[in-house]
Amino acid sequence: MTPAEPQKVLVADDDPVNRDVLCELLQPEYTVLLAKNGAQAVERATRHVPDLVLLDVMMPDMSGFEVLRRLRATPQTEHVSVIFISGLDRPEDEAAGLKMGASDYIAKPFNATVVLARVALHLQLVRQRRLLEHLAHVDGLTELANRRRFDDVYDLEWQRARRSGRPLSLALLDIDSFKQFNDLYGHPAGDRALRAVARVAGTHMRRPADLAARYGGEELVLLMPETDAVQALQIAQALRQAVAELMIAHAGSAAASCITVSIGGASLDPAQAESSAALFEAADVQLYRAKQGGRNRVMWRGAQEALTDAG
Ligand SMILES: Nc1nc2c(ncn2[C@@H]2O[C@H](COP(=O)(O)OP(=O)(O)OP(=O)(O)O)[C@@H](O)[C@H]2O)c(=O)[nH]1
Repeated sequence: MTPAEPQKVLVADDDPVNRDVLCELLQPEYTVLLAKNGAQAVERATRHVPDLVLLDVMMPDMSGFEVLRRLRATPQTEHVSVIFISGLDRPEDEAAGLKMGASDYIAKPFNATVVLARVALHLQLVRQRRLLEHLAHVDGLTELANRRRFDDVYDLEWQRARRSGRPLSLALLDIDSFKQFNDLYGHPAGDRALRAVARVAGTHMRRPADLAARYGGEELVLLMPETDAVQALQIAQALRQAVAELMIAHAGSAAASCITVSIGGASLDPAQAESSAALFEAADVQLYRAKQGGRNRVMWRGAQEALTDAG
C-alpha cells in the first residue's frame, strides 16, 4: 500500500438499502467492496484483504460476530479492523462486539457524518500501524529486511522446510575490506557502497519467498526457501559477480581494485535433523573459509572445491 492508494473498505450488510447508502457515502474517498451476507463477507475479506470492514451484526446466514471470529482465525485477515454497524443498540451488545476485537461499534440508524468520521479515524490508525510495522521490519539504511524480520522469517521457513522435506538454503555475505573502504573514502561513501551492494542482493532474491536482510554492520543474509545447494550456489556466484561489476573503486582492498563480497552458504539437508542455529553456523563457517581463501569468492557447504568461485 502506498500513501496515494485509496484504502479498501468492505461493507457487509444483508439490507441492500444500507449497502447502497454506505457505498455512496464512502465511495468518493475509498475503494468500496460489498458483501450481502456473512459467507460473502468472509470470502471477500480473505480474497481482497480490506483495510477496514463495516460489518452488520444481524445477517440471516451468519452473524457479524461469527464473521469476525472467522476473520480473526484466518492469517490474511487476523488483524483487519472491523467496525460493527448494528440495530442491536444495547450497551451489552456494544460491549460484546468490542470484546470480540472490533475497533468500534455504531448503532443503527446511523448518522452519515459520524460514520464517515469514524471510518476516517480507524483508517488513519490502520495507516499508522502499517507504518510502524514497516519501520519495525525494515533496515533504514539499506531498506532490506532487518535482522528481527529475518529471525522471524528464518524460523518459519526452517520449520516449513523440516515439515515438507523441501530444501532451504542460507547464505551470509560480507563486504571485503570494508573497514579500509571507510577509512579511505569516508563513512558516507561506505554507506552508499553498502546500499548499492544491498540493492544488488535484493534483486538477486527473485522468488516471492526469498529474503535478503541486513544481519548487522556490513553483513547481509540471504534466505532461499525451496532452493537446493546447486541453485543457491549459482545465485550466490551471480550476486558476487554483479557486486564486482558495480566497479566501486576500492584502492585498499585485500581482494581486488573494487568493492567485492565474500559469501558463505549452506543448504538444509532435510534428512538430517539439523537445527536452524546449526545451519546458520554452517553458513558462517563457509563465510570464514571464503575470507581465509582470499575473499571475493563463494564457499558452500558440501560443494566441491571446483564449484567455489574465486572470481
Ligand atoms: N559506512 C558504514 N560502515 C559500516 C557500517 N556497518 C559496519 N561498517 C563498517 O564495516 C567495517 C567492518 O570491518 P571488519 O569487520 O574489520 O572487516 P573488513 O574490513 O570488512 O574486512 P574483511 O571482512 O576481513 O574483509 C567496520 O569498519 C565497520 O565500521 C555501516 O552501516 N556503514
